[in-house]
Amino acid sequence: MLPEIPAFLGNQGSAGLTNNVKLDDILSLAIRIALIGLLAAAVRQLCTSFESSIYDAFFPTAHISQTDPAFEWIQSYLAQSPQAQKQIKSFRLKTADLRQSRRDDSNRLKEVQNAVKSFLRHPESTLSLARKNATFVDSVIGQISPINEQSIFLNHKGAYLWITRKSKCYAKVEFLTREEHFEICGLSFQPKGIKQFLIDAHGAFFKKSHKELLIFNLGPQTANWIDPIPRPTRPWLSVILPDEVKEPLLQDVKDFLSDEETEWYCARGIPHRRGYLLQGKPGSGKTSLATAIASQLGLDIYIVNPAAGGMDDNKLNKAFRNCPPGNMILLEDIDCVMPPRIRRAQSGSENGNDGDDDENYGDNNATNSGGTGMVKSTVTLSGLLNAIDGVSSQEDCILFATTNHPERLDSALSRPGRFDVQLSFHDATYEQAKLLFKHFFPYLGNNSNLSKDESTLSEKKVNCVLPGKIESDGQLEELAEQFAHGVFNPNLIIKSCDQPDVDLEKAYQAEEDYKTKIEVQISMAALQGYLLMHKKDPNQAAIQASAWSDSLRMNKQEEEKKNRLLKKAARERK
Ligand SMILES: Nc1ncnc2c1ncn2[C@@H]1O[C@H](COP(=O)(O)OP(=O)(O)OP(=O)(O)O)[C@@H](O)[C@H]1O
Repeated sequence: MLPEIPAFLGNQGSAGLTNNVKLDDILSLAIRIALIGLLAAAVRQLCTSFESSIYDAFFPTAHISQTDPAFEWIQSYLAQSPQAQKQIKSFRLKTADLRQSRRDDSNRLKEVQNAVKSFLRHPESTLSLARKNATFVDSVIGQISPINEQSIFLNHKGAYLWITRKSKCYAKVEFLTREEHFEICGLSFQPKGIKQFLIDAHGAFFKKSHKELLIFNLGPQTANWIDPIPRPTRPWLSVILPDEVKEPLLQDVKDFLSDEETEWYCARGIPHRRGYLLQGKPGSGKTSLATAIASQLGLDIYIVNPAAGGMDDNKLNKAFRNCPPGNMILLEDIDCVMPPRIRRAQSGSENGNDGDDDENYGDNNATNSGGTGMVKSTVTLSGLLNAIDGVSSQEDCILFATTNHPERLDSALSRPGRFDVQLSFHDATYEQAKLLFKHFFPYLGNNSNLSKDESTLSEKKVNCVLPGKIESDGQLEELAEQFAHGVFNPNLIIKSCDQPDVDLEKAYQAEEDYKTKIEVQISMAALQGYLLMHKKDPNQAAIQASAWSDSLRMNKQEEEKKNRLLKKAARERK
């Protein structure tokens, strides 16, 4: 016998059945809808990928992000390309070289204007100095590049390319970021044309004549190497230092960068790095020597300023890592990265707090962020050491660092493998003063010491400022002696064309004394400044040297006296 259906179910039995039927219908309908949806999505996906593979097959495309160095090459290529410039109606202007655009030297501007015009007409020719990446807009010098979403059509060596600058927004942590990129689309089955375009854009960006030196700086946000600034090379002979300092240094750099040396390091598994530390008085030629070495060996200079606003350990590391091999990294004023504890201890500060955390001194330290709205540098000593010789840091580059305060440097920097070569620079010597004078006023009858380029340069210089003033080697020697004596011994007057005879015996004795014991401290930069004031008149430069040196000495004495009084007053107040 079947059990009885409970009463409370009895009435609902048929209704429950109907509900179940309805539920089944709904379920099957939902499944069918879902299946149709999936099918539609799959078909759509198939169509999209079919479309994109057809598109890719006929129009290969490259995307170059703003954060990649290639973005700069393309921008600069478009600024130089007459084809592109014709198509750009609305544009972005980047005045890359404001220094030039502020010049109100109309002749020079005309020269630049003609050079750019002729370059646009004959792109195969090299552009004159410093205008390589520029487009000329009347008296403003800068780069003209397309705005967003504008397509530029180029026929590059037979390949048809569309280059479009685009931008997209995306969320990054708590704020929205806009990132730009170039889209380069070609009309062909292979991306060969696009690759060739990129190779040529790269070549044009780094192209320089043998008289140019390219100086790269870091982009503040991305820490990419941007905006190479072409500068005239620094002639080797224009840096006046003892030959026993200059020549071995040049040879050392040359040897280090040679293929044999690179292979030697590689074969032994030793990182191929070499650091040079140039230390000493301001204006003594540290930067000039580094520039002259780069000029002599055709290296580009990559300038790193660890104290710049926005700089941190990661960016510093990236900058070092991304420096192309075979070039020079120049770290100016390396002492500003030293922790405050060391700096205070070295400068004898009485309030030094030895409890400072050396790793977190960036906030107290960085100086260059004012006004830029960027956060201060947070580069630490360990970050710097890591960038110099960490596992991932650069190889095959030479590192030059300069400092006016070697005493502030941490001893970790002198560890072998970091700065293997250290050179000290001093104030000008008697011999250097003479040589600088001769460099300023060369006697052109005998320029056997000058290389061809340098002699042409000196010839031009002299012809425009000094027509026929120096008449013989003897006269030059005499004036140079008089100048050096004037600088280092204002009371001694030797025989010169404009001076009456003096007691020569006394003069020669004093000369010997002064060659060995020079008390005046004058930098080469100061001597250069003085000679520039008399660049048209070597006689006056020689004659007035002693008065000038005297006034320098008196000013210095005054200053020292003032400082002593101030210190005394401060002590008395305490
Ligand atoms: N030994 C030198 N020979 C020729 N010129 C020099 C020499 N030293 C300095 N000068 C001139 O003085 C100026 C400053 O030189 P430079 O910048 O090389 O000095 P520095 O030692 O790097 O100074 P700082 O430490 O202040 O950066 C330059 O214009 C340079 O031409």
